[in-house]
Amino acid sequence: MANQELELTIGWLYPTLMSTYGDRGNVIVIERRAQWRGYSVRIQALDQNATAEDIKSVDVIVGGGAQDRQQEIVMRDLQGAKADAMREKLDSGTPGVFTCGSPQLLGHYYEPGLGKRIEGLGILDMVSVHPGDDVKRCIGNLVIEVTASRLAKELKEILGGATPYLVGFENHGGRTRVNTQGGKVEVLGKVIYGLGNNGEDGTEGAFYQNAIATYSHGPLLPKNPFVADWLIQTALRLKYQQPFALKPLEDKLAMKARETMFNRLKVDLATPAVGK
Ligand SMILES: NC(=O)CC[C@H](N)C(=O)O
Repeated sequence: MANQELELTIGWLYPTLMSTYGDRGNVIVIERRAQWRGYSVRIQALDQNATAEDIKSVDVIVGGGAQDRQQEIVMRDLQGAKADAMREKLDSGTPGVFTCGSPQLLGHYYEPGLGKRIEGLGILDMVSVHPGDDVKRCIGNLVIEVTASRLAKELKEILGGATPYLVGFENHGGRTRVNTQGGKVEVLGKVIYGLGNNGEDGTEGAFYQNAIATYSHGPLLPKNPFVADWLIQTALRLKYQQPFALKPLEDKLAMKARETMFNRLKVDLATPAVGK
């Protein structure tokens, strides 16, 4: 089959309510990097007007950050058949990238700084609590090493053997605790610079089936384009039931930007994939 006959549908969770922190860039990067390889791309908004069938129709899901108030509105909408469809998608391995406010909603619950606990979908075995406005928000650049085992291995392959470090920018009040003892979910990685899940245990994000949960805005994918390629490759493999090796793209500028950030933060990395 020619590439144009292969279509990738990106499901974008609540584009208007969950785009406070510029995570729309993740949607654009997946779209462009798939189109540059000749694949057709469709973007499906998964918002108040969407149905459970719309959720089931997507191949890769992007969820951005939001403020506490918006998260509450989203969770009032994401109930019943729509919640079941999300659960089914992530349980069965649909890849996705969920940033900050959206992973908080995929966990068991999120307790905002003010107001009542928001019950989450319980897909990720984790809980998030905002300790209140007297406690400092976690804001700043973030560098992590991906440690989630299968993801780390597959990203490393895409990077030609280099260690998968992710660069991003965090901005959250909520502190997340991931329960890795349950065996369902891994942390995404270990913090090299910044605060990550809670500023205490050195962990960042979560990884479940093919869902990446992270506190990294930036947005994440323009700063770490190889993760977009992993999402595209995984989505196509699942949809068409055959392996996909994506044509490499010229990423010099993006890799140079990473190098600049590593240098600026003075982080000492073993084998950073930079400048290629
Ligand atoms: N950046 C965000 O998505 C913020 C999420 C959440 N409202 C928090 O402060 O923890």
